[in-house]
Amino acid sequence: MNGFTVLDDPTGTVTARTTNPDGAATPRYAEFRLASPEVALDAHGVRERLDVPSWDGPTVTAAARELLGRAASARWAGEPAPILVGTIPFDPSRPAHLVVPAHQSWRPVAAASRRRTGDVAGAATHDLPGRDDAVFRAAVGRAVSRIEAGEAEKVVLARTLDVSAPAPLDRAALRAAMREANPDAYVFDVALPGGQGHLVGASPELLVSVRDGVLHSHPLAGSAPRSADPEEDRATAQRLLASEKDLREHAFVTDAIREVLRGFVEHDDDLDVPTTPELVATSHLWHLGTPVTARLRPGTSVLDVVYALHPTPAVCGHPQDVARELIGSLEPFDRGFYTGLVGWADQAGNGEWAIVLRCGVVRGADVRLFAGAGVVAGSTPEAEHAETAVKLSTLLSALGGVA
Ligand SMILES: C=C(O[C@@H]1C=C(C(=O)O)C=C[C@H]1O)C(=O)O
Repeated sequence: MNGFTVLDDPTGTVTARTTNPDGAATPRYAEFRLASPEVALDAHGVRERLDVPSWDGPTVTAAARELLGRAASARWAGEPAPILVGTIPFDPSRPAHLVVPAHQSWRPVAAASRRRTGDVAGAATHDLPGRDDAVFRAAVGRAVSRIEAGEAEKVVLARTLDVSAPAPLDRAALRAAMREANPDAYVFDVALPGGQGHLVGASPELLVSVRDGVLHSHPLAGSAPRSADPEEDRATAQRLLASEKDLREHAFVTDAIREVLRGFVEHDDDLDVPTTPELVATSHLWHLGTPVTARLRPGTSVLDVVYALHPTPAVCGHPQDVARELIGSLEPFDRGFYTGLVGWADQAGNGEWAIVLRCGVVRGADVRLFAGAGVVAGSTPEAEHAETAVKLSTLLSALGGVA
């Protein structure tokens, strides 16, 4: 972290710089970049904006279909089929920021950067970031008590870190640094409505992609820090794969996804949710991940599935209503778009939506970073604090390279 200042105790007093309840009604421009491991989408300008009286799945999906249909019939010969791009907040009942952009372009992600994630960037980061977050530790402690009292089984709690660079950040360099460290990530850089800055990050988690009726999802839950020592790194990974606590934490997510997706397939064998997770590596962490596939019932759009699944227990908890209430009362900030979604959808029902993780909101030289961790019976404030520190390091390392 060359020259970065960690700003003092941002908890408690600072709220929601990432969400402006009426901001979504007035975007004057759009700037949207999302690069999956294979393809990069750049979009800008606003041709149409999605606005609905109520942000529920059926209303949003119907409005999107109508909007894309209108945009498609108004397009000039030779123009690409219109798409909808944007971000959906953690709380899906709040306004999403979804537009049909004036311009869009796709390009393949360079093969050179398509190597699999292998490099470990986590080694030097275990003592980072500097700030000890006592509010977060206390929140984890309270969540564990509520779980032990039988009120909930899992709740994902998050914290923020505010840092300031000596000069405004070069976001193009930041995107390149994030891509370099995490070739398997969904790298995003999206202008937020109301001039609230840019949501920037490198997410390892695919909520859902749909192509020609075939759905993929890659939920992650259960984490351990990587190590620069290859032997220790492998041992950590094997411990994670055998950890009863992490497997339990993971199963809440796959159970919820299986339950929701059952409603979108014709036959049970159109849905495949493996019963044991695999190891997934990022630059800084090992995760437990499950590759889910489904053949959707004809006529299902990616947005139907997005609004039915989100937020999964990977970022919220179980049961969902109790977890949401606990998050609301224990987190001293507004998540806004963090743990929300970033993605695109087209008229044919295709699209791809990643979960907004390992990210921050950049405003000039200032960045508010976010990271969270799943709390279940057996969690400790110390371990969850350490896990969120490593998660924060994903973006901090990239920032350190460009500031
Ligand atoms: C909440 C975050 O990550 C989520 C929580 C995880 C966990 O608790 O093990 C793992 C991956 C993500 O689903 C985050 O990165 O901020």
